[in-house]
Amino acid sequence: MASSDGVPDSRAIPDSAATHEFEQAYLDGVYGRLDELRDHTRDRLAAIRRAGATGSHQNRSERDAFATLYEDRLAQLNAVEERLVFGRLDLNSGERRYVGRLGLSDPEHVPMLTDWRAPAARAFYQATAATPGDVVLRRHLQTKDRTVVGIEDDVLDLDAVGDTDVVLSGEGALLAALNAQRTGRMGDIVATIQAEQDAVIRSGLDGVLIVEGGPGTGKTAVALHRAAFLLYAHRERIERSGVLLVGPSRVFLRYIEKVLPSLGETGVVATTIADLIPGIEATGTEEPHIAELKGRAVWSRILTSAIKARQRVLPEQDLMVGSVRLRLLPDDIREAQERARRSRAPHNVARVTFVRHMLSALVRQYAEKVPGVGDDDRADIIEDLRSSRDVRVALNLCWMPLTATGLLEDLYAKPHRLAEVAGRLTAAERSALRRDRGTPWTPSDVPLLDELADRIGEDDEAERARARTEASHRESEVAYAREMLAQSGHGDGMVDAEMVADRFAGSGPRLSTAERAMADRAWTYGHIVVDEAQELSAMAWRALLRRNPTRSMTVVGDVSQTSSLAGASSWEAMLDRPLRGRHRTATLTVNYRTPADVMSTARRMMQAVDPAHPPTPVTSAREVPDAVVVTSTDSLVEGLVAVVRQERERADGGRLAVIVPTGLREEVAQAVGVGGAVNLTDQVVVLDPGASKGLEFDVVVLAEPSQILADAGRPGDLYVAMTRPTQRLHVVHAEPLPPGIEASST
Ligand SMILES: Nc1ncnc2c1ncn2[C@@H]1O[C@H](COP(=O)(O)OP(=O)(O)OP(=O)(O)O)[C@@H](O)[C@H]1O
Repeated sequence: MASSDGVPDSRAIPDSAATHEFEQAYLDGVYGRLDELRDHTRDRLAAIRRAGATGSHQNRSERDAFATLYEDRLAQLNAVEERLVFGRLDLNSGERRYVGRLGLSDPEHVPMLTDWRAPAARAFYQATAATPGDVVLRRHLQTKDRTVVGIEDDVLDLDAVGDTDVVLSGEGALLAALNAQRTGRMGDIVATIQAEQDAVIRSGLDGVLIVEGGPGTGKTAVALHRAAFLLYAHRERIERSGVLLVGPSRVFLRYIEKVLPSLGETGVVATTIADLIPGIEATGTEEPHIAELKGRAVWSRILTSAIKARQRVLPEQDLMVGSVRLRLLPDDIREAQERARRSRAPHNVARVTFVRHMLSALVRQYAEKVPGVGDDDRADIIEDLRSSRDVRVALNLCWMPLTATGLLEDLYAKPHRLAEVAGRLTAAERSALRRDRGTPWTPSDVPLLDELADRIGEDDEAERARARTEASHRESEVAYAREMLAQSGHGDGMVDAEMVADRFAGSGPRLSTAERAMADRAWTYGHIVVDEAQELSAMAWRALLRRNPTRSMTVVGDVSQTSSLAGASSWEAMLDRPLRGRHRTATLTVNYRTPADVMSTARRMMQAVDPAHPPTPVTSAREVPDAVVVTSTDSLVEGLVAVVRQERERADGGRLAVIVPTGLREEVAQAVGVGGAVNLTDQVVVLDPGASKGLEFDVVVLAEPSQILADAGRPGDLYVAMTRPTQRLHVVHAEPLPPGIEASST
């Protein structure tokens, strides 16, 4: 029978020395094989390096290609050192399968270890006592530095297990992982993925999958493992286009940066919305209500109108071309604009069509006016037209060449320009947007700039021609690489022709897919993973959807945690329109992070503050005694300093976050003696609520919750801050507490 949280019931039997010995011997064998493969890879690398920079250019680039590949392979083999093997499955058929961080076979190709992502490993995560499939025993192996330190079994079919020296226990590996002290860096969960999480991780590549779940239900962990799984299971489909991971802040991206490499994947591009456009630094800040304003979907129309406003029909007028007087005719302009628009190309690209048609019309006039001009003179006349100042000015005024940054700066700086195109905003809203040219961009400007860049486009004919040549060149490189792999015996599955071709270079090392994608604003990805997706504005969604025409996305979040005013209050409201209802939803229900008392206090607060929007339901996996402490103080900062000192001692090296109302961050950081920059591996960090999103700590000291509530337009910030600890939440307050928190005071 499965328990309510989906963890299968199991029966512990005493550990035995023989079992340990057996598993240790197996582990030694697998590590032995890992060492062999590393040696083998190192030898090949050394041989290539010994060959040095001699030989033809082609020989050298081949060697470079292989050297990089062996370096990558070595890095991958080194990354799996810790907890290489973590599971074993015994099947009805008598087959025994070990599950680990990568697949390994012995020199005779007999499988030794099954990659956790392979279909054959699925039962390790999915089998339950109620639906065991053909599994009779699932064994969790806990290891440290190549030594077995714990064994626990889930016996899924008690009748089928003989009277052996099996060690049985319950959720030990999971609880050990959850109770362990935090390090300031997220770790992988391959060894203890739970069934409902596994179903999400292995869900198909196509379509948009929304994964919702309350705090600590493993949404981030699942999203990252899913990225690794998809790259493994659909490598041929998504490797060339890459995977984009979008997170809420740079601090958060640093918090999770080790997870994918530890799963053997280094090619995922991670970014925030603010960093989406290469070359744009969105360092500015602004009031939340202005960010909300800029996030509205209506900007799509406003920006279209702003571009269209730069496509004008001038009144009839004279144009001097040398000594020849021509007439600029509104009908000609209208027709040329019509043709340019019909091309459906972005503004700057369509401008080429507009100019061509205008020049043709002017050439016709010229020929009519100047006797004796024939077809042969056309090129010369065009040259004259192009060098006429009158013509240049008129054509620019009719179809202005634009840049995204120039146009948006102009809209913000010139109220009449904005008023012309943004009738959908009120006068008060428009004046709130007013700011001078040269003011730093803010994160909410980035989706607007992106939309503009997309609609304005570049006159990139030359660039596209270059790309076409490169693509055909690359095809021949791939074909050559394939042949070379076949002949050299390097085709052992570690590398493929595309990878080798990536490393071939006419000049210097080629960029990886991730590097190329990162540098290219218009790159489209094979899959996009969005974490804390509830924070994204309608305009930010548009920027992401443009990058993913195939609509293959994993969207994880919790609408109860929304803090941005531009974010989602429901997935339907946010995504039904852009996705036209085409998405599927999965729900995670167990909170692995937050102790039960902390979770219920946070939920009470949410229910009391915003009864109309009850928080997403969750069940906590753990009870921790004295998990909520409330300290009242007369002086907030002094009170905080004393509590931090006390909690620091108690935490015994664990990680502690002091989460404070935004306006107090600097003062508190100084008072508790931590620096300005946030370094998550420090024992103590001071954060504002927004920055704590997605993170977790052993202990959270939460300052003045009523202020946090008052600062934000939504209770999501306070809810997020309260649900960050794995061990204890210590609330310190001078003002009255928000409803729901008081009740839990000790
Ligand atoms: N199956 C699991 N095994 C071990 N640890 C797990 C498992 N699932 C989740 N965790 C741990 O629980 C914690 C919370 O996970 P995670 O941060 O992914 O949750 P979340 O749903 O994204 O949280 P939030 O929405 O509150 O930011 C992490 O430390 C994660 O490693």
